[in-house]
Amino acid sequence: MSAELIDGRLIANYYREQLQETISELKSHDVTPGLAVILVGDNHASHTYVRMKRKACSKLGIHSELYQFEESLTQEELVDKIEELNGMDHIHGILVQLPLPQHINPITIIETISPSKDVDGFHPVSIGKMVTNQDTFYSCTPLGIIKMLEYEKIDISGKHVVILGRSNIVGKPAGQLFLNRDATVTYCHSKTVNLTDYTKKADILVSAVGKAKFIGAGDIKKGAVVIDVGMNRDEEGRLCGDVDFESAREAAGKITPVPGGVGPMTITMLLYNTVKSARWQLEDRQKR
Ligand SMILES: Nc1nc2c(c(=O)[nH]1)N[C@@H](CN(C=O)c1ccc(C(=O)N[C@@H](CCC(=O)O)C(=O)O)cc1)CN2
Ligand SMILES: [Mg+2]
Repeated sequence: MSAELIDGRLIANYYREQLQETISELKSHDVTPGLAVILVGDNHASHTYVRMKRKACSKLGIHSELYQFEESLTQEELVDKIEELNGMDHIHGILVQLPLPQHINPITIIETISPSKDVDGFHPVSIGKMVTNQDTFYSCTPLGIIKMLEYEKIDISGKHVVILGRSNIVGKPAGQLFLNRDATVTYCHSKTVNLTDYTKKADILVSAVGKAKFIGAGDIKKGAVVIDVGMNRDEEGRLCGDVDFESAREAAGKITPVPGGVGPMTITMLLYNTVKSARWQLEDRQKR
């Protein structure tokens, strides 16, 4: 058996084309969705991701502004900048690229962003709304995974979803979005004993542990859907996921590759949230 590929680039393009229509509609009301991107320090990968995000914005006609700072930026200076952006009507989304330098507390920074501009879906208000199943901004990677499965017409209700990893930006919100869609969710992490006992019971396995080629055919139930969120480097320095693709595809029914799987969906959902924010702002104005 060889798993069917879930092509993240193709699916991302499908959703980007849909967004194009909403953007045109917004522009007919003189609203151009606007995203402020904040980048602190010189993390090489962060620079790459920010470049990718801004390029994707520009292709769809979303306005983006880059605020780039030296590593030495103080937390107070960053808070001041975010407060200024909170007050700008043409900015619908504020994104602070993570990770931040050690001397800046990411929780303080995230809590400074207005919940109405929290297009990363990291603010406690957004998280609280997600947990209570209200419409809000959902974190981009988890939402991207759900949208991928919807595109592939993979049922979630009643399925056993096993999440590997409990980060605030991927593992925890991903489990919650699956639970909101009536999945039975198991979280596994670095302290889980007998991990394979759990992974082998997954109908849908989501790996976000950050360990190159950690999951192989022996960890996967025959025919399972395998979603690889990992962004790692192998021995030769090549980009690879948490899943040993060549091995896993012998057991899985459907599988996402790295690169070209979840990554492009993450960026698309950032665009989606920015457009959603602009639409909400317009609807608010029309109500007044
Ligand atoms: N503020 C945020 N910070 C971070 C987030 C986030 O969602 N918001 N997620 C990650 C990084 N990330 C986006 O920021 C991200 C990582 C990777 C990709 C991607 O498309 N990867 C490509 C391969 C890219 C390459 O060649 O290097 C792929 O998978 O095909 C998109 C977004 C941490 N920080
Ligand atoms: Mg820090």
